[in-house]
Amino acid sequence: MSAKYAIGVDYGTQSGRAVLVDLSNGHEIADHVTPYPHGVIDEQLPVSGIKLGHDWALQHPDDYLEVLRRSVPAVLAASGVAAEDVIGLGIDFTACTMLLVDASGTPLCFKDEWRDNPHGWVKLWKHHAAQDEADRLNAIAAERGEKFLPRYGGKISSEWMIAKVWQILNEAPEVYEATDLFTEATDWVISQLTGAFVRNSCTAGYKSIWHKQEGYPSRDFFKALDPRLEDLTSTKLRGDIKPLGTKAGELTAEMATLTGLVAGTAIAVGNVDAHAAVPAVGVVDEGKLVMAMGTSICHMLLGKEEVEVEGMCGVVEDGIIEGYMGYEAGQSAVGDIFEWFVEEAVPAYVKEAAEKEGVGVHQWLTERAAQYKPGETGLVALDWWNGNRSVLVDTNLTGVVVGYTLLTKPEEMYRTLLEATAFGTRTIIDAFHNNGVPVHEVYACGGLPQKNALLMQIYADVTNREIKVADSKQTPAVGAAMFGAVAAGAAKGGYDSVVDAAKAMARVREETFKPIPENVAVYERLYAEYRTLHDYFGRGANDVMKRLKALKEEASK
Ligand SMILES: Nc1ncnc2c1ncn2[C@@H]1O[C@H](COP(=O)(O)OP(=O)(O)O)[C@@H](O)[C@H]1O
Ligand SMILES: O=C(CO)[C@H](O)[C@H](O)COP(=O)(O)O
Repeated sequence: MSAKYAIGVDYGTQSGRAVLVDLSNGHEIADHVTPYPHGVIDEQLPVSGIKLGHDWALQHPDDYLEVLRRSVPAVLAASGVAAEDVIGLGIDFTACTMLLVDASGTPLCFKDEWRDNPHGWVKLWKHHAAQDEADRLNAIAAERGEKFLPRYGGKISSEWMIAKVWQILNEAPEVYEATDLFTEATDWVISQLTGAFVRNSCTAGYKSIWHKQEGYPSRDFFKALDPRLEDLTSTKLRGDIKPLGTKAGELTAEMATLTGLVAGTAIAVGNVDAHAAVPAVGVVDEGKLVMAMGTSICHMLLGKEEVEVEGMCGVVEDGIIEGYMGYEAGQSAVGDIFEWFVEEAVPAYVKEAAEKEGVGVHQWLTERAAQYKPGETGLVALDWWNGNRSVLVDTNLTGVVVGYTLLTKPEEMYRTLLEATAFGTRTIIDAFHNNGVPVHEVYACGGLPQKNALLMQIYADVTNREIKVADSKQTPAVGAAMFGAVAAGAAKGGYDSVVDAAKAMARVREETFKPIPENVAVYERLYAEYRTLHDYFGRGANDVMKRLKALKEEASK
């Protein structure tokens, strides 16, 4: 049999990337990035210019097809691999990134009738405007003693499907009515590739409160939320739910023409970005925490038992790897905070100096921030620029920096933000480790470990743990390709399970980031300060962040 390949497509927050992978060893033969033409839509709708409210974040479904149109042919061409030898394709996506379709599978925002209604568009994972609905959902679920709540760390997030659906029903009942299916974007893209709609068990489990044995919450629960939602799961959330590692279908002739692949190529069921990354770093058993580090961080961990951990995003049976409980927690902004700083808060002299030196602003700041010792900035920050996903699960929390003086430099502020995100990760690792889901090893993948070595050293020092880094430019995409290979199966040159695929294809770098004892000691003290601020602002002692947010909303009416 000639060498066989698979393609993985990773749909991130700002761009989609395809990678063509050799199935014998996991080598990335070619990769290509397509920035989303419409990016993240968080201020106004395209064309009409209709203004969006606070905490809105939308996307354009055609951007996802653009990734297939551009990046898939590009990796085929760059690799020189024959389309016949690409035996499978898998995708991974941000989630819950929610798309509404009519009975023909057409996104509502593609239609003239709904184009000017913000609720007709894709709600990106970081759309946080359904917080009122999430709060009500959590209160009702707690009151009714719903069994599912502890599986989601005690709170369902406003980032997820049910809160987003309910927001649409409340604010645009006509859009709710016109929707035939609420889908995860990952499932919609798969339906475009195969011509048939199936849901995947991963997003259903983590983002739509679906359980392998129990299914969705009861009709009574949905009725208690809102009588109009009573039938939601059998109507607008209907659809077969297939486990990760199964085949969704085969590439249609039309999509074969568009992508350059062969009609009939095996297509895996959709997956989530962070979840796909886990086997791609070779993690297929317990005790190994994987951080998918980019715009946000997702922390992924496998366990044998179902344990309750405060503020985790969820525990789902087979949610990452078959046979294990998959645990997820996360930070809603990490790279996004650094980007905010670079875009919105850096003085002109820094931008000019970076340009003069021919380096990016991130690099300029990092080189200077690296010259400081832990503690030397005199600053500490809370990493809540986009709310707190774990362990507080509160999107209404905001950022804090303590310790500014007239002498504070931009690179000190940048370093403080890097450290703040490391403290957020430490809080999550400790929550798992101290509550029955032990963490023995830490792995990192995603864009950030490749972009910023100082950041990785700070994470090793703050967590006092050695960090292994994926030897891959596009780890989630490699994971998606593994699932594509499993969809094709061993008989066609792929694999029969993702564990087999990981054994042959996963790679981590030899060099690791090791904690430096003197840094660890200082960070222990700084982390204590972080925890004091964390609990003071985050656990109700002082709700100033929420009062400010309410004032801001009032003032901008
Ligand atoms: N040198 C750098 N140091 C730290 N963060 C960086 C650097 N360069 C870019 N970033 C951040 O990386 C993030 C993008 O991460 P990436 O993993 O590529 O994308 P995604 O989250 O879409 O998968 C952006 O938020 C950006 O601010
Ligand atoms: O919640 C998620 C996964 O469960 C999102 O997909 C994630 O936080 C966004 O990912 P990225 O930072 O890679 O764009």
